[in-house]
Amino acid sequence: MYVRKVYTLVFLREDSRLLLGLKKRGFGINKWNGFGGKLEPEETVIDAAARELKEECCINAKASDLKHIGNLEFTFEGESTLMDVKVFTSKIFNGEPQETDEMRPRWFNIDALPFEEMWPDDRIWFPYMLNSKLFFAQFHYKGFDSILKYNIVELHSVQDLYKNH
Ligand SMILES: Nc1[nH]c(=O)nc2c1ncn2[C@H]1C[C@H](O)[C@@H](COP(=O)(O)OP(=O)(O)OP(=O)(O)O)O1
Repeated sequence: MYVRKVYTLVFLREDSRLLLGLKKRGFGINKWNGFGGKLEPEETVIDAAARELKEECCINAKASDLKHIGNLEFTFEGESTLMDVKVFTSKIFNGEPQETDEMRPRWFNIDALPFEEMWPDDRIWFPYMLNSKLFFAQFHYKGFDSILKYNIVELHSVQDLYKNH
């Protein structure tokens, strides 16, 4: 049995650009990723997503403007934790991204994303996100660099995002 821990992950889109942040500390340090983290006690997933976005790059987005587009599950060989990552996107937000203690934000053209400096799984599930497909994916890692096995499926309705477990 795994111990499930929920995380949020938010990507902002503006025309053909995607906002990523270079993680400056903690889990995934030195990788480009969306903005997110753990839930606070009593917090809903969507409120946590909006809060983490604000904390990590100073952008305000209404929780209701964040679209839940996918679920990612990560397990690690020899470990009992399952990271349950809820992925959101939004085209509606306020403010200019600012660097914080945790993240250095930068806009990337979606044709020139820095996959070499991202989580290896991102190459697999980003095409779903970039093509506006809902998805569920599971990745089993050895360490943090090597994917031993994975599974990804397209979902056909938002309700399916809540049926996986
Ligand atoms: N394999 C992976 N691929 C990916 O694209 N995003 C991942 C990932 N594994 C984790 N993430 C995301 C989920 C979440 O947004 C973030 C990790 O959360 P946190 O920043 O909260 O972690 P930390 O341990 O640094 O937390 P704090 O110590 O509370 O700052 O990385």
